[in-house]
Amino acid sequence: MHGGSNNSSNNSLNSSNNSLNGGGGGGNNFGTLNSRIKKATPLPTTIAKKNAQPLLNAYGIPISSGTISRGGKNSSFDLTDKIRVCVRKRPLNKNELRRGESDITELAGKRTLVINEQKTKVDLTRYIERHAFTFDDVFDSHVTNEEVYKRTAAPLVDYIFTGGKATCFAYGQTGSGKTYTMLNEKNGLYVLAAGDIFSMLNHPDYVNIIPHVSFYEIYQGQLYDLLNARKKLFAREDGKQQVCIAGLTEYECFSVDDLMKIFGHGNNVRSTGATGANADSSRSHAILQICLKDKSKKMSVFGKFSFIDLAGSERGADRGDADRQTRMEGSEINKSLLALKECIRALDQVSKHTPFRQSKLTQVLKDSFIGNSKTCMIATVSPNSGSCEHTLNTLRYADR
Ligand SMILES: Nc1ncnc2c1ncn2[C@@H]1O[C@H](COP(=O)(O)OP(=O)(O)OP(=O)(O)O)[C@@H](O)[C@H]1O
Repeated sequence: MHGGSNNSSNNSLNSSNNSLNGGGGGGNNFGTLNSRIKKATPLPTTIAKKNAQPLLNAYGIPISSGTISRGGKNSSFDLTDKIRVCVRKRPLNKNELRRGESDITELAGKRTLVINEQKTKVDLTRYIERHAFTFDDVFDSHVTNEEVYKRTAAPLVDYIFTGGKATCFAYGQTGSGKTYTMLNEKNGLYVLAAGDIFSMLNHPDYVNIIPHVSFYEIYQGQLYDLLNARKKLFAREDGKQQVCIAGLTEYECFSVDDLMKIFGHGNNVRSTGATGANADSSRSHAILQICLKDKSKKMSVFGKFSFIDLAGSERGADRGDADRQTRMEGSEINKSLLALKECIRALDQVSKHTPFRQSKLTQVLKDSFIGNSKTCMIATVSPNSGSCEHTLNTLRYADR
């Protein structure tokens, strides 16, 4: 599909300087990419706002303001909501089981998660303090990524085909399942969403829509291009207050396979930490974006989906005894997660002022918080007793 668009002057992945298969540019080796995948001309990344279209799904069918179809009968994403906050608990892992740790998390109904905190009185008698949190949805440890997708990101795929900006965040403690949920190469939300996006693009109405993929990370308030050897990037606001990331690499992408190859490359760059900085990916925020551009309108942005695997939330508390580098990382993570919470609160309260300038993370995601945007936050928690404090912090953060 969209094969006709491939003969433009963009830089092919398989040729010349900007080839990902060798040479300059990214200078990377990640196997032979499909020759159709092309590096798009670096953009001034203007964010189009020609999206005041009626809420129709990919097939021109109006999307009702109530529960919508794509998620099937289990979907409860109401597209009149700007934001949806869900919680997912992972199963106890082998180490936790070996240590004899118990599962202190308990689902109470469909939307409430209870934490049974083990406490000891001054007279050494033990007791359980129960903390209940209610969210838009709660996913138990046996729930699959496919089910999580149906109840979180799937309705947002419809939304980006109406010209909207959709964002899914995974927030939580290191090891709680953020990457497993969002950026898992087998069935992370981005793979499942891509499946739906590419099948919607088969419809003749979307013959002019070309998906462009970018993948970058934010580490210590600095942007790094994961599709171009972690080149430093700079975000700027243009005269129309639209935030552009100058020189961000984007690839045109025509199938889920294409997307997975591009992602696999970026993920490899991320985990190997080409510059030596940030050896630990849990200390950076990773942002994968699928941007639908309309070639009949000078490649203006039609819709956009951002998948964000946030840095481990407990990293924001790295202080005290930690070395200087770790403390600086901690304070930057803390700043960005607090700014994110403020922006989400503003979105939730339909506030006129969104404090997106408070951190690099919220600055580059400005269009996720204003205008025609919908956001889904998935807070991931570890169920073991040893993670109780972090789990409570995660749930308090996500609690609205
Ligand atoms: N829902 C789940 N079901 C089964 N296994 C899971 C689930 N969630 C996470 N895991 C497993 O738990 C481990 C940690 O998960 P993951 O790497 O996604 O954590 P994370 O929150 O992204 O951590 P980090 O911040 O270090 O990147 C992985 O081995 C993953 O496969």
